[in-house]
Amino acid sequence: MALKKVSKKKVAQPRKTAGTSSSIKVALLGFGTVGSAVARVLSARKFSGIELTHIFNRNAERKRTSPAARSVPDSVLWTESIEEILRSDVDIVIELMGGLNPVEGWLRKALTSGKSVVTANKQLIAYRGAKLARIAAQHNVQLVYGAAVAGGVPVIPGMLQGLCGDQITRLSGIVNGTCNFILSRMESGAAYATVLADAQHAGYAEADPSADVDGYDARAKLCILSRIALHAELDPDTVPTQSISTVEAIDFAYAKELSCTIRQVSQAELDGRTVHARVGPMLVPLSSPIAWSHGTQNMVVATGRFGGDTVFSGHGAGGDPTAVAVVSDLLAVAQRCATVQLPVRKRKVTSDFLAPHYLRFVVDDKPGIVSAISGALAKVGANIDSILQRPGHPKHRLPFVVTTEPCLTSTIEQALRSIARMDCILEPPLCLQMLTVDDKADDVEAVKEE
Ligand SMILES: NC(=O)C1=CN([C@@H]2O[C@H](COP(=O)(O)OP(=O)(O)OC[C@H]3O[C@@H](n4cnc5c(N)ncnc54)[C@H](OP(=O)(O)O)[C@@H]3O)[C@@H](O)[C@H]2O)C=CC1
Ligand SMILES: N[C@@H](CC=O)C(=O)O
Repeated sequence: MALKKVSKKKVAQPRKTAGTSSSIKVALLGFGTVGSAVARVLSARKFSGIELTHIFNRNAERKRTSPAARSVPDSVLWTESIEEILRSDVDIVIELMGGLNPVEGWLRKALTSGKSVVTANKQLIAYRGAKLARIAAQHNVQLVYGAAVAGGVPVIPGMLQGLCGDQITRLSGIVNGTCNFILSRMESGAAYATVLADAQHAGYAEADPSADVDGYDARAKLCILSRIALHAELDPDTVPTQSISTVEAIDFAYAKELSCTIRQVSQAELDGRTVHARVGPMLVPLSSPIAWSHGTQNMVVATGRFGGDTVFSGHGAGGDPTAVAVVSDLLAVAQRCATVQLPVRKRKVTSDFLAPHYLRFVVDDKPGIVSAISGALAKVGANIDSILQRPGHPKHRLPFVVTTEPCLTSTIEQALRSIARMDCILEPPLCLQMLTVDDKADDVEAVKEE
């Protein structure tokens, strides 16, 4: 495919250095799962007018001689010196190392020296994206990060361009492939630790996998989506996260009895000047499309005032799908495609959601426990919807479940603080929000109005 020369009107340009060939020169920072997949895609697709000239990685010789480097042209310069990249006549830097430091400083220098940047780094874009975008604009270059949310699913370009005419009020879905891989395998009976190890081996997990399982990766992605879809700038540290690591096999059994499964769900909803936002494992009805995402699939539902629900779905992690998003961004920058810019406002986060809740207790069974727990819930005004107790568990360590009718998370947490202090409670209760499907949404709306 040849890259056409297009008009340079008002669009940030990759800066060309006098005396270089007409090709757009590209440097890859980071030759790991995604970096090596990008090199592979570039080699397979052979886009004319794009030339991979540099690869930067610590201990570059180890990377250069690895099997993953087979697709890298001999002409590429492998380096451990970031200065060599920054001083070079490279037009576009693709950053695939991850983390805030030292990457932020290096990318600032790249942008100020006139190089456009493509990155898949969600932490960087969630925390520093607004500042880096300003630097890019000041230097008439581009900062593009389509792979930073949902890997290979074009949710960022879809929101930036395809849905910018709507007024998006709500985002919900699955934006972490590792958690979806783990939870959907646990649903089929696999053990948490085994599947986490598989996800790491397959290159889906972050360098520190607690970023995945504890929700920080999804939180960063949710903040990026909030910025571009809700036009709300959130401080990622204020968005509450709940780990999936406390979900156990028994929870999938109880979820099934409730015609649900469990998925890590990220949600953000505009409410005047605040945004309700959170990331955590939720009970999801089997009838919801979110329950149908298996393995590394991601699914984002954007609800618009005019267009209603739009669903984005596909592979959210893994080298090849992510590389597709990175290479698509690279082509967009190389062809000088402009993106729509709309004003973004800082918004405060509230963690409260009105939803039914699933509460799993592990107790040393004795008479009066159910009445004590229901009393604590009644005291805060939470109404019980069902009580489930599966047979076959020892009385001295009995897991049982209470589900509630829709109520605020803060209300449930208040009750759980007093329940956790009861002598019979053997471990901290597990509290999961339950996603409501459309027919139940009316009930939630009714409670909201009360
Ligand atoms: N994997 C995935 O499915 C997806 C990843 N992403 C994002 O893409 C980025 C890359 O992820 P991924 O490829 O999985 O990560 P990897 O850990 O596989 O690759 C990162 C590469 O960068 C190198 N590197 C890291 N820090 C430095 C540094 N300070 N100096 C020099 N080299 C460095 C690493 O070297 P070394 O081998 O020595 O550690 C490694 O080769 C991250 O931001 C990630 O969040 C986004 C979407 C999906
Ligand atoms: N670790 C991330 C990789 C992609 O962003 C995930 O599992 O989603």
